[in-house]
Amino acid sequence: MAAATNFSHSPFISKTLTHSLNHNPFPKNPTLPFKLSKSYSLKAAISQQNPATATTQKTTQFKHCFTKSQDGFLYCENVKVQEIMESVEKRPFYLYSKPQITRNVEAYKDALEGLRSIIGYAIKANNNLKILEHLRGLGCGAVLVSGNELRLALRAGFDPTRCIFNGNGKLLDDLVLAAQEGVFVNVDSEFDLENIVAAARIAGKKVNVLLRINPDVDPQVHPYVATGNKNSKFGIRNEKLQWFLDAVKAHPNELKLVGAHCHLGSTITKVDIFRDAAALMVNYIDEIRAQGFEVDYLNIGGGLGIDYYHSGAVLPTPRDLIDTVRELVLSRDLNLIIEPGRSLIANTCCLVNRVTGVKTNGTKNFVVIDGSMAELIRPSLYDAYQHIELVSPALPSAEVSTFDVVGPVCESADFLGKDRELPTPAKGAGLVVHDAGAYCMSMASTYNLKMRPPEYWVEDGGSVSKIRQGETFEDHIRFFEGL
Ligand SMILES: Cc1ncc(COP(=O)(O)O)c(C=O)c1O
Ligand SMILES: N[C@@H](CCCC[NH3+])C(=O)O
Repeated sequence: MAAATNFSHSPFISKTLTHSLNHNPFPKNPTLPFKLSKSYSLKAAISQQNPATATTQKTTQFKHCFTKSQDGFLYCENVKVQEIMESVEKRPFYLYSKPQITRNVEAYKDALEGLRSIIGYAIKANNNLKILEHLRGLGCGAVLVSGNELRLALRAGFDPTRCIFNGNGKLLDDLVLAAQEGVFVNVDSEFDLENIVAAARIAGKKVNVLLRINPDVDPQVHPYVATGNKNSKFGIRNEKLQWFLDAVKAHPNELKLVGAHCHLGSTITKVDIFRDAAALMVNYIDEIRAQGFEVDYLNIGGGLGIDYYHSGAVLPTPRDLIDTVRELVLSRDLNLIIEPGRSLIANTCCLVNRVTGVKTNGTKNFVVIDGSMAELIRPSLYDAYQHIELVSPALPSAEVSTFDVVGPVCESADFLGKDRELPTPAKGAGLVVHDAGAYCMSMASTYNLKMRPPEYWVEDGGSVSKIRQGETFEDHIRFFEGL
């Protein structure tokens, strides 16, 4: 149940916020080159697509659910953010739009019509339990990278047979849980395969596995969020594929090979990149099938970018992405698994902050806010841009200047935005960092003992509920009790 918070003075807000193998049973020579029996060309594979059936729509994707009224107030759906600020604890908080989460999922579901598919929501993007329950209710599966993400997915009610366990360092105990629950497991390396076999034996269950093949496709994104190029720590090189196929064949009681997986990277803004990868992957699937494996799943991971700049840029939509791979998937009668995180959740949320004060050092102006790199690290970590604006109109006398928007954390990397043109805000003014739904709260820390913030969402109909308690100083002290 959502915690009850009194928003009685707001006309918009309702009162109810509402296990090791001693011998090595695996085939030797893991670097044996994998040879494709058919001559293979990427161009030819791509041309199997029928451009006439690809209904690519170039539309501005993922509309913003935070809008400014003509009189300069920021709204989340139909609720004034200023009013929410006045009604909740005085600290930074995350504010989500539940209807926008629904709209984002529906966009993927519409795009996937006519295909057998699983939308595997990447829990690492945002692990709020209420949000997970909502995504599960909308029909999503889940993509997991740790045992705790798996436990949380189970707690949120996700069907384990629609969950996929990824990762280059999966632990044996977590793999045992995955095997017990019937979760798909992506094989990332020789040692990972050994562990999956061991887990299957402990659980007494055969594990459905996909091979995570590194397609060596450049996703044209920040190097820290590229996952499918040749220097990546993730996945297996195609030269080693035959070794993995032989290893699976050697373990018929433990492993069932059901598909192939690749993941290209995150913030991808060109769908051609997905088409190139899908073309490579269906050729691998052809070759795997030619060896007698009944593989049915193509898991093409790689996340769409969003309009972080709020520039109105035309970026690929879920439909653009799915249409790009549709014919390839249909031509092999495959189930398609996708693994979106950011594009499902990023644009549904703002980090709401208060201005502590404004200062200048003679060369730069600073707006100092109560939020920081502790709550939202993407600008510090990737030099990422996230749009910033005030929640209410500034005084008519407020001078417009260029500011760095910084937090109170004792690090020069503690900035939320650099060189932003803003009307000089008053002390206490509300200031939001947009598109904070993905990789913000889930990457938040308690550095400088800034405790992780509470989270709220605006529900369908406009009521506002707390969906996560903010951490407190007492929570920190509790770690030391009884020691
Ligand atoms: C294996 C895997 N799946 C899913 C995702 C989610 O990607 P995104 O948030 O870009 O949609 C990631 C993140 O890059 C990933 O590494
Ligand atoms: N944490 C990254 C995305 C990483 C995706 C995981 N492979 C971000 O904030 O954009």
